[in-house]
Amino acid sequence: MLRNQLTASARIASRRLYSTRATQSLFVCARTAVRNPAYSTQWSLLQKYGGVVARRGYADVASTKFSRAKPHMNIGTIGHVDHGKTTLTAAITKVLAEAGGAQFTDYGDIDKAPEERARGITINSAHVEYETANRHYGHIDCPGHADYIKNMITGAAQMDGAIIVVSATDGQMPQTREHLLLARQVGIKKLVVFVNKVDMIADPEMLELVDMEMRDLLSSYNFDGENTPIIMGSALAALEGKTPEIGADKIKELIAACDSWLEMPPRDLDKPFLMPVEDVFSISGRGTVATGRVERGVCNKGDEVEIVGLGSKLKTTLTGIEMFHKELDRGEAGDNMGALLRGIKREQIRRGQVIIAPGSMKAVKKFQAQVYVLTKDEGGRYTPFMENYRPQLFLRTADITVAVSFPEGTPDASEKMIMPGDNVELVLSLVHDVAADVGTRFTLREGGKTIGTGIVTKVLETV
Ligand SMILES: Nc1nc2c(ncn2[C@@H]2O[C@H](COP(=O)(O)OP(=O)(O)OP(=O)(O)O)[C@@H](O)[C@H]2O)c(=O)[nH]1
Ligand SMILES: [Mg+2]
Repeated sequence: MLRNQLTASARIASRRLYSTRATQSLFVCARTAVRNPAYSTQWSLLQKYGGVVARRGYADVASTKFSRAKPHMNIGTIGHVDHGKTTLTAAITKVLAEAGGAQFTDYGDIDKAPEERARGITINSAHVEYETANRHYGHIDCPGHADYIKNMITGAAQMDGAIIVVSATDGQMPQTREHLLLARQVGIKKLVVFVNKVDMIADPEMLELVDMEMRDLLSSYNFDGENTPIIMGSALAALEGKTPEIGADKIKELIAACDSWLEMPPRDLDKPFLMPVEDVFSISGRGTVATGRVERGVCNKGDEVEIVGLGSKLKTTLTGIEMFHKELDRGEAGDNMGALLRGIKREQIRRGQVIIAPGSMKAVKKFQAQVYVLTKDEGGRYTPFMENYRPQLFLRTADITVAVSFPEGTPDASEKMIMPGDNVELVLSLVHDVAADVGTRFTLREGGKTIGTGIVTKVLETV
């Protein structure tokens, strides 16, 4: 029982750390919590269960109350180093604070955000929150390029949409492109562009050029380059309260563009039902019960469901739903429930499989993924690895041996080395199949330590 509870809390923490409304109120006060270690708790269990290795639990010491009245969305600033992401973040809070929708967070407070180092991936990013007329936003700004890479792949910076900041003085730069690619890989569908530092540009043609270049670039990464809003202004002017026509006014335009262009993701409850199987029991006189935490969707007593993964694909009926020893008619995302399954024998179902709405997900044997390889300081490997390296894949409750290779067409694949700290695209071939889809996150482990974390970008082989 205790183990079950621990598993449950670890999983809740790993999957929902930043993504649910319940935890929003917690992360708002990240900075306060981190500065005062008494408020910090270790999520060491996460490591054990192969979730994202996030390290901070934020006690509820928020000064601003999280409001549930408006739909919540997670966004963030991305873009090349020094293009003004942090200045823009501060400017947004300043302009919205004047409208009563935020607490002004100064540049220094954002940039000095959480910096702790220990085992596991350090989630080094600042979270601020603000409200517009229609929405409540959680906003993530990372202090450096490496932090964006890690946080986007691990899901610590889970963004539903993003503001890509590009300096008018430089135009697009390597990290502009890298962040765009990554945004695409982690499933961000829409972006808003902020062309910053226009106070330094005298020639309007220069701005036109940046506009054209950004639209092309967006299209080349499969975003809607033609219709994406591009706002040109100066974050610094807005922050310093100067020249409103390129400062505060442009920030208001940017916020309005976020409100109208970025789309709310479907709520977990609206997605097809999925419950990873954590444990299985046989209850005499009743049948087989699988327990787990519902990841998404809703199930009702009497629903048809499918058990998928580890060589099985079984159809059955949910004849009972139980929570805390009470019978229920309905289970939903976030619930820790037991599912009573008609005609399923104890040995037909096991940990690592999922119970899903029929046909909503396939079992895969091979997929392509974006992987961040942990450095030794983050608890990862000390040495590089090559093709055919065989770590354990932890995906939801499944634990499967995989073989690593490079995507087809990679030059000199057999000699290529992957160093700790690298962000790479890999092909993973699984010994057993597992239910997964584009966007599913996982970790790679070896001998009890997490060596990498990733996200599925392309399914290559299903069963
Ligand atoms: N002239 C001018 N300078 C700006 C503007 N916005 C930001 N800056 C300056 O550009 C520099 C970099 O700004 P940051 O906001 O730290 O950039 P960043 O993208 O967060 O940088 P990293 O986090 O290091 O990647 C700072 O010196 C800012 O003052 C602007 O609109 N105009
Ligand atoms: Mg910054």
